Amino acid sequence: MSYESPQAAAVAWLAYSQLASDLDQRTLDWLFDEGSLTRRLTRLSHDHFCVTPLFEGWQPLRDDECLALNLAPGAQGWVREVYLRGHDQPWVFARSVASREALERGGLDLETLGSRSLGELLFCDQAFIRHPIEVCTYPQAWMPTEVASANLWGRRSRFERDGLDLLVAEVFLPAMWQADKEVSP
Ligand SMILES: C=C(O[C@@H]1C=C(C(=O)O)C=C[C@H]1O)C(=O)O
Repeated sequence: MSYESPQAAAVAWLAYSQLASDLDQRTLDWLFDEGSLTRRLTRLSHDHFCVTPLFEGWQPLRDDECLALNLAPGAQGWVREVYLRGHDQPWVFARSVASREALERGGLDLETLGSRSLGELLFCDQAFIRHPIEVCTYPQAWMPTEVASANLWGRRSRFERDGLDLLVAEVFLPAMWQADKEVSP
């Protein structure tokens, strides 16, 4: 993947209560839906859904991620970036991260997940608690070049199980909005 320096962008993650109210209902509905995005996209695509990994590996996490996970700046973590695809088109770019220490302590093996959905794992395990969703217009510099575009809405939230924290961010791509409009104009 070619990106600009990952720290080069600044981002303001906003809770629902901090959001200016001019967002349309469709956007709000997707951004703040606390159910499984994997399942919602599977329905929207009539089962033509898949997860394709773009990058998986250990990396220093971004500053906004370290802040959200309460880690020292520059802490190492597992980074998983995927496309969630409907009808083979990238519908969502997702980036999930967790610190090395948390993964080792929490006994979660993300390295072998591959094209299985992390969402299924998180939503099948009742012990995971989802923390409140925050949203932003996701910095273009943090996206894969082929889908990078200004003003795309993204969201993130923390999933927690016995002190194991995973931060999942999802950016909704134009093809997803298009597909949703076709189903409910
Ligand atoms: C959190 C979920 O999991 C989804 C699946 C992901 C993956 O497999 O890497 C990443 C982010 C999510 O969009 C979900 O389905 O809601």
